[in-house]
Amino acid sequence: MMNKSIAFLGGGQMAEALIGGLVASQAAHPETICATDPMAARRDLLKSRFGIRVGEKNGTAVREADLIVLAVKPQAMPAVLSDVGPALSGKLIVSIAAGVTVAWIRERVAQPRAIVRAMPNTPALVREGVTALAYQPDLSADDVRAVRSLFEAVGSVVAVEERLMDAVTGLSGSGPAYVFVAIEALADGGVKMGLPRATAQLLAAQTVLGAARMVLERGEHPARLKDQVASPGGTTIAGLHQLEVGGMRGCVMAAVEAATKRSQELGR
Ligand SMILES: NC(=O)C1=CN([C@@H]2O[C@H](COP(=O)(O)OP(=O)(O)OC[C@H]3O[C@@H](n4cnc5c(N)ncnc54)[C@H](OP(=O)(O)O)[C@@H]3O)[C@@H](O)[C@H]2O)C=CC1
Ligand SMILES: O=C(O)[C@@H]1CCC=N1
Repeated sequence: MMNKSIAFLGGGQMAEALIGGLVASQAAHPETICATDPMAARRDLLKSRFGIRVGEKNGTAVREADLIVLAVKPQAMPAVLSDVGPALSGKLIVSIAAGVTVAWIRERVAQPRAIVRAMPNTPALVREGVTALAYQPDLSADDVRAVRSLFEAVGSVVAVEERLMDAVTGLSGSGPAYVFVAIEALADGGVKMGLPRATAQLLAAQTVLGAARMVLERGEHPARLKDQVASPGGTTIAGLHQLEVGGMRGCVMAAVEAATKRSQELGR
């Protein structure tokens, strides 16, 4: 159980995924979590779904919490920090905003205890997220523990240098959306070939989940696992040929590159 109270400034999609995963994991008691949002509908949803405390005023939420998660869009960060910058003095700050650097935040906050940049992803909601953390070497052991336990409660955690955070954003931050498109496309293919939609969607999603678990649990190169599926002269190699004709690998690599560049732009 986490021993810090947490305030999420911004109660949108990513805050909801993190809060949902945290509450489901029982790593934090709902009463130790607070979220702010300008929209009453968002506040009501978060309160009724997860039993957390909600509010409209960032300043009040910051004063009552030890660990502050900046979970607004990058474009809203200047307004939020000019509002609560002084109140953040002495607090442990975690920013999940794409592109926004620690140096940029530090310029706008009076004497924070520490600023950690994090890039989680929405599968945190089902505790299958992955979060990259960039923190300074002088972060205290207690604060490292607090930040890691927040994100470990909702999935895996990797530490990276801050200069790599935009690439992380382009891959795993945005990545669930690419995979959702892939699942939808697999299901569409099944429907085109006559499968009922629900059956096609189950087959598609479980296939992605199973393949991902094989990569993670067996630690084998994906190319080797792919070769094991493709029988000589069989069905799979016929399908793989079509993916190569369509430029799937180049397309996926270009998606990660485009999203990384967009993250870099958001930080300027
Ligand atoms: N979605 C994702 O998969 C991921 C998102 N992120 C990052 O998380 C952050 C939030 O993204 P996401 O959840 O998708 O965005 P959302 O727009 O869903 O959530 C942001 C929320 O913050 C609210 N908000 C705006 N201004 C303020 C304010 N001054 N004080 C408090 N709340 C405010 C918004 O309200 P309103 O809409 O009324 O303006 C909105 O509900 C971004 O910085 C993004 O880069 C990181 C990893 C993954
Ligand atoms: O699309 C975005 O900008 C955010 C950051 C990573 C995922 N969603």
